[in-house]
Amino acid sequence: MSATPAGTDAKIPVTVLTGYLGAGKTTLMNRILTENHGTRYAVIVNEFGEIGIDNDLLVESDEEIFEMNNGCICCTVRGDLIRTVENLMKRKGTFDAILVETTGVADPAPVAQTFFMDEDVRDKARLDAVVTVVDCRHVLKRLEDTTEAEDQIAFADVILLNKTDLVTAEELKAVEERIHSINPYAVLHRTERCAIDLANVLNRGAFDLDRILSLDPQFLEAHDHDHECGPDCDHDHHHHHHGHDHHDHDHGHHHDTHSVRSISLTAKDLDPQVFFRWISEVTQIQGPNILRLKGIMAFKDDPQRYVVQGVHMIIEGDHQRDWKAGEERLSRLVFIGRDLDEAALRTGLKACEA
Ligand SMILES: Nc1nc2c(ncn2[C@@H]2O[C@H](COP(=O)(O)OP(=O)(O)OP(=O)(O)O)[C@@H](O)[C@H]2O)c(=O)[nH]1
Repeated sequence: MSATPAGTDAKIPVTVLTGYLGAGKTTLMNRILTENHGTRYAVIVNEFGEIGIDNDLLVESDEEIFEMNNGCICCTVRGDLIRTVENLMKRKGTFDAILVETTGVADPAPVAQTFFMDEDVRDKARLDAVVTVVDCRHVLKRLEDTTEAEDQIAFADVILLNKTDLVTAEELKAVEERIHSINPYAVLHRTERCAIDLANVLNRGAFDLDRILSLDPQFLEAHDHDHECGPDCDHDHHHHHHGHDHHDHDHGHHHDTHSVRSISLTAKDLDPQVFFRWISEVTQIQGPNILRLKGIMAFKDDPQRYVVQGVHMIIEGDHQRDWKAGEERLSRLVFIGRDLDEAALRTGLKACEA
């Protein structure tokens, strides 16, 4: 992790578009390529299989489309993607942002990781957001029979609940609750044919936790939405105002093999050295289970907020901006993953306090 000055906005924003097979990724992509939003996109499409079809389904546009057909993005792309992005960068100035469409069955982690891992790429590009398109009609079934669908939701910063025309209001509500239980941090939008104001999707600065928190200020206080209740639990399951109802709560009760949960932690000013040592240890040991990690840290005697984000074992951080006058200096850290030891994480972060 390196501390560079705040304001790294010269970096090209990268939007990673995921979603299960047929969810509506190409539909969204076409909107992005045709609507008049003033941003020039370079598009990277990856497709599973030999012949690129998606490319043909995309409307004609001035954007450049790079297709990678050498296999599934989750196995091979890191090298490919790095090379593709590096080639693109040689033509910096001809586009303002990059859009990466992943295949329907891909685990988005390696794609996201590419933007943290490779130093050259990291210097020039920053992951803006992972956008996941969900097929409301089929998603609950896919969540039962695959882990990819769940990973894609867990990773998302923005989720389009697409194909709302194909479900009833009750079905839609059930989908929203399920998704919220997997990833309470993503911003959800209901769409039909991915019709949405693209400002909600592009250039989000997804790691601005503030934005998420501002939607729900009590969010981080609601720790108990993913805790384990004892058999004699008489907990008021309805006291949270934002959907921590039975469905969410149930999440902590059963241990199905692919259940993702989130843990949010807060702390006072931290000792940066102790924190960095701890967080790299945590990511080394629990990395495989950590799908996503994001945080805004307050370091002792540091006038600036320090933002960390990670995917599995890869983590990076940067100063973001000054703490504002009157703004509470609070360190906030969110983990999304499987089999995470909440008590240990909580104690661990606490021990980093200065
Ligand atoms: N009824 C309905 N159909 C939709 C909606 N959005 C997309 N579709 C249709 O769903 C099908 C799949 O959409 P795509 O945009 O190709 O989905 P994709 O995620 O790119 O699919 P893959 O590339 O196969 O993973 C197409 O026939 C779309 O026209 C929607 O909101 N409602």
